[in-house]
Amino acid sequence: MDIDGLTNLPGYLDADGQRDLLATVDALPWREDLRRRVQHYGYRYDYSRKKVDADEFLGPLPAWAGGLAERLHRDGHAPRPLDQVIVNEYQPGQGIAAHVDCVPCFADTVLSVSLGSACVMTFSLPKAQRRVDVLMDPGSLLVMRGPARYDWRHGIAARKSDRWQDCVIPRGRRVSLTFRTVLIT
Ligand SMILES: O=C(O)CCC(=O)C(=O)O
Ligand SMILES: [Fe+2]
Repeated sequence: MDIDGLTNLPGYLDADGQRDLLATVDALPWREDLRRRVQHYGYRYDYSRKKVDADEFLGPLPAWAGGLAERLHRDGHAPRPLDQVIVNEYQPGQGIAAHVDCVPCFADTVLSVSLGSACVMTFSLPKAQRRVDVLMDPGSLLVMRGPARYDWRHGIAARKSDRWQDCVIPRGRRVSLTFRTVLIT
């Protein structure tokens, strides 16, 4: 990977693990106030204030999220214990604008586990006019740390298919589980 601090690990979850997690999150309530549906665990993230504080504590991670958070930490993918999870749902045609995850809110390492459909995430480094596409396969783990987390922006284009190595990959519904460590100031 030619982005310092970015690791893409296909096959982090096996097919049974993917199916079980998707069924679990699908049985839980979604927040509907953004353009895409989300679920927050551990701490609520305030998108308009770009803030997380102690008042937003929702309780410890539920077992399904806590188990995966522990595995990510134990496997060495996250240097600190992970205590916040955002579940994102993308229907075909939905995306997420290019952004850097809130710097004062979250520690260095941000991780995303993909379920459902494959999708291309675009990393961009505006000051160097660089763009790099990364294919996120279902079951994969993407780890962003250091420059990949702080210098590069990441986003998902709002479109119904992706071009990847001269192929067109139609998008289905994708659900991502994103893990972070909250920095309470
Ligand atoms: O869907 C993803 O994999 C990433 C989502 C994301 O960038 C975020 O929640 O900050
Ligand atoms: Fe992000």
